[in-house]
Amino acid sequence: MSSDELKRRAAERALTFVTSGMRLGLGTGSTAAHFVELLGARVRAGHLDVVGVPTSEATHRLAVQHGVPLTSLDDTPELDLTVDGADELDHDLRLIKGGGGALLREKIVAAASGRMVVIADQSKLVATLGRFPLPVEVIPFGYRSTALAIARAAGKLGLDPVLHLRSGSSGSPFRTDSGNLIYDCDLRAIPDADALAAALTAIPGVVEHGLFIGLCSAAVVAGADGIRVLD
Ligand SMILES: O=C(CO)[C@H](O)[C@H](O)COP(=O)(O)O
Repeated sequence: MSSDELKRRAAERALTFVTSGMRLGLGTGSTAAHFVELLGARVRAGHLDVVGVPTSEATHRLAVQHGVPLTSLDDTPELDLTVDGADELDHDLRLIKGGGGALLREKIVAAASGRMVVIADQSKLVATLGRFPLPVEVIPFGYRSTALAIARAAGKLGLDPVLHLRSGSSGSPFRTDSGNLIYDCDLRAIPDADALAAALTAIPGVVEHGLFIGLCSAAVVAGADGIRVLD
């Protein structure tokens, strides 16, 4: 079974967490896109009555396309449930997110939600976070100084945070929905995610990092042998 098929199965299962009347955070990425599409089908069929807050402009467009009613955190500052993908998750439900460049809004929306459920295919579940390069969002002012501070915080000699580039472009830097830059930090393994998260948060030019700790309450992980719910 393809990884995309597994993502869709996880998204389908996550619909069982949704009930009418819920205020939902809508994640970003290919797995979350399956969820938005399936959610839209339920809404259009009259089976669910929900409102959603998208975590990116891309998800906003997708939700409109699939008929999911939308609100904003300004109008609806507290949400019941966020369903989002992840680049990696460990067995303590700590995550690396932001591969799609939406980590800032994703974290704000997750933090405003009573629950966050992550949907993923089995390949995302790891013993130790860090195989996926950690995205760190920085403001453009002084970004090269901020990169040096990130390398120091990561405590790895020779770590070279790499500026995330726009896909398919001629090397121009990727800009987030908030106009910031992203550094990808290839750490191979993050033995102490809490310490790294605290060190990154303390750097003035860092807006947010892709370590999501203490935010995810359950994960739906789809593998070839079935679906596991971790919580
Ligand atoms: O954090 C994210 C976007 O910022 C995504 O959830 C993450 O990159 C997973 O993406 P996909 O579902 O396409 O594998």
